[in-house]
Amino acid sequence: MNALDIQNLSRVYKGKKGREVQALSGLNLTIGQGEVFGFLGPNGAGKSTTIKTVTGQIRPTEGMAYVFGTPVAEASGRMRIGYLPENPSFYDFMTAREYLLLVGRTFRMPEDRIAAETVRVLNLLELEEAADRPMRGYSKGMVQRLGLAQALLHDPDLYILDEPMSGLDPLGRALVKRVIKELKEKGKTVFFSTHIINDVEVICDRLGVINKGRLLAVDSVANVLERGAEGYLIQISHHGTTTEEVFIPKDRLKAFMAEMVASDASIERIEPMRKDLEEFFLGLVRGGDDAARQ
Ligand SMILES: Nc1ncnc2c1ncn2[C@@H]1O[C@H](COP(=O)(O)OP(=O)(O)OP(=O)(O)O)[C@@H](O)[C@H]1O
Repeated sequence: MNALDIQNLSRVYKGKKGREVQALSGLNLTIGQGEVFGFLGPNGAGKSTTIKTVTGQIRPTEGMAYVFGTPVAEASGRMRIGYLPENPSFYDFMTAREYLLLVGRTFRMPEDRIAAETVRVLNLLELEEAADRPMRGYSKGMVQRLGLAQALLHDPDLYILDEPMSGLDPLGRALVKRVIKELKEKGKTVFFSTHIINDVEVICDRLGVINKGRLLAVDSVANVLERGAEGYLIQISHHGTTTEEVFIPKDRLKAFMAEMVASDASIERIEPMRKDLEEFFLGLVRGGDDAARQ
């Protein structure tokens, strides 16, 4: 059974002067259990609309989303999700501990479990020192980390995170990446949106690229990087004296190696030259990389 199953999801908003905005067009996507999936797209691509729809906050104009086989329209499906909204904000007169108590009760957790899980998630997100201070004194990064802490509180199996790295400094970003990696190690599923392409390369199994409400590509990160491999920059030396650098295209590598074995030259260094994820992403979004589309 898939953790998340998105079937033919579309969403139209009524914009200014009754103009319709097609924010999402026929999105189909399945996320397997235990996967970390990065959902990439430029501003206005439809990422938040997708996330709000699959967490049951807004209704799709068409299509369905299922969480572990249960429609998100049903509360029992939504209860299995840990959700971090884009730009979370809280009642700022409350302390983090009070707020987490509220969240725990919403998920009908027993009080002793709420207390224990509160300690766990505050420690994990390095917020224990601030636990009993009103949130009005929190920095932007602390609010963002508390947003993730509340998504973790009821220990769900699926995490849907809208821009989890946003507003964080490099330390905060590293911490959130570590938390996502730990969730994966525990067999949890994570679906998160981002603009930050390098975060996808480091922590995701697969990625999807969305633009103008349409899914342009879905692939494993490994495949994207492999497909982007264009060739190798190889430094060779002759008799250990003269060196030269040659560029060998990917499909010529085997033949080149055979030639090297037969010759008296030796290889000093091999450096893969590849398109990175950023180029892949930009190529798709600009419509310039038709070959990579599905
Ligand atoms: N409530 C709304 N009413 C009208 N149009 C909307 C509404 N919410 C979003 N849109 C439009 O739908 C499209 C998709 O927006 P969405 O917020 O899903 O994009 P996004 O990929 O999350 O963007 P960002 O990265 O900037 O948050 C955009 O054209 C946006 O202007």
